[in-house]
Amino acid sequence: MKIALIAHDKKKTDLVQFVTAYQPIFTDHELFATGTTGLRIQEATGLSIHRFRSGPLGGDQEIGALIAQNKMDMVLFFRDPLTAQPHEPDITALIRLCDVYSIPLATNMGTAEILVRGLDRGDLHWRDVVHEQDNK
Ligand SMILES: O=C(CO)COP(=O)(O)O
Repeated sequence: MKIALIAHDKKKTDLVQFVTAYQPIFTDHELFATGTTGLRIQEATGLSIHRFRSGPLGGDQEIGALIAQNKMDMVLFFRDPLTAQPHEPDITALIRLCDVYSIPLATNMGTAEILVRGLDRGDLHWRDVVHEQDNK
């Protein structure tokens, strides 16, 4: 599965710890991230991650574009709800596209935990079906 990892600055350490804790699961998947988040995770885990631009410079929109092309299967976005972001419209757009395309989205660690455990036990196999239909 293709998984996008994104965290606002005050949540980056949380996401790094989360990915570290679930590294055996993440290793089996294709990882994408916004610029700074991806760098932090790469440095901490050594995982291979395709990094886009930093969020405020368009990274959220790049990930949104993949969602619109049905090329992203899950988004883990550790948002900071207590800090104003200069690119708030991009964030809203990304979340909206997850809803448009029914892409599983976690905006906090509690939900992310459930999604990643579900991923591990095969709850996302329906995404393979979607991809198969896409290829017809
Ligand atoms: O701002 C972000 C998401 O909206 C994250 O971007 P960075 O990973 O580059 O900090």
